Amino acid sequence: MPLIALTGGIASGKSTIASRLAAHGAVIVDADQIVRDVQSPGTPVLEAIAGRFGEHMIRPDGSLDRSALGSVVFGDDAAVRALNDIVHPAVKTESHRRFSRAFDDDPNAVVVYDVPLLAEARSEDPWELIVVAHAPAALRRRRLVEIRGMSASDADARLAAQISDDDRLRFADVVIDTAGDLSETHRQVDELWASLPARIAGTRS
Ligand SMILES: CC(C)(COP(=O)(O)OP(=O)(O)OC[C@H]1O[C@@H](n2cnc3c(N)ncnc32)[C@H](O)[C@@H]1O)[C@@H](O)C(=O)NCCC(=O)NCCS
Ligand SMILES: Nc1ncnc2c1ncn2[C@@H]1O[C@H](COP(=O)(O)OP(=O)(O)OP(=O)(O)O)[C@@H](O)[C@H]1O
Repeated sequence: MPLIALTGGIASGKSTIASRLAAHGAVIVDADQIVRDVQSPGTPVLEAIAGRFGEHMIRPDGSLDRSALGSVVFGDDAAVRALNDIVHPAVKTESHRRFSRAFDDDPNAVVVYDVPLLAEARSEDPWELIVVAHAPAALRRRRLVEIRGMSASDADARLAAQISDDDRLRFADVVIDTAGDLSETHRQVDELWASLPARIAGTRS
């Protein structure tokens, strides 16, 4: 029952890697989805966000205005910390619930937690393997602007809110280099999958 963390900076290719691992049979637990779930209309987390950042963070339909909150917090360290204090405990609890459910369903499951902020928030969890998706920040910035249509200043603010590539890489047991083309990323993921039984045995011996 290996529990593997998959992390990387924004637009580093985490989702691409997660999809490939899922095709091999891994169960993916997606931290961004959990964030959205714990922030859904009517939740205590959403109420706390409105309490701290203002009622205008909630749209008329009761959902979180993500771009409004993003423009307030990204670029303001104290605001990011305040948001983290509200959101991260709920995300941690819910992620553990989803890991347990996956292992209850299949004790031999390979569970992969796709978690952008591993180094910032979850480095202490008992991961058997930490996989880091890595492409230089300048390339990721280009992907945000050219593929996702983000403005350069929004891309810069999101990149700046995350720890540096060097600091993130320090946590890595395995690095997937995502600066090449997609087939090159897939090849590395396939190799990782094939090597998992030996790697997991290694961490347990
Ligand atoms: C502020 C919010 C509403 C902005 O949403 P938006 O859709 O505009 O951006 P998105 O979630 O795609 O994040 C953009 C990039 O910023 C990074 N990021 C998001 N939150 C944080 C944070 N608290 N600290 C540092 N980086 C962050 C993400 O990893 C991503 O790479 C949202 O990011 C949020 O609720 N963040 C707090 C929860 C969190 O920590 N999420 C990260 C995943 S665990
Ligand atoms: N070699 C590569 N490996 C992975 N992604 C690549 C590669 N080359 C180009 N890309 C593109 O870069 C983008 C990476 O996006 P992806 O959603 O996989 O990253 P992410 O780390 O999950 O992003 P986010 O942090 O925003 O959730 C995609 O548009 C993908 O097609």
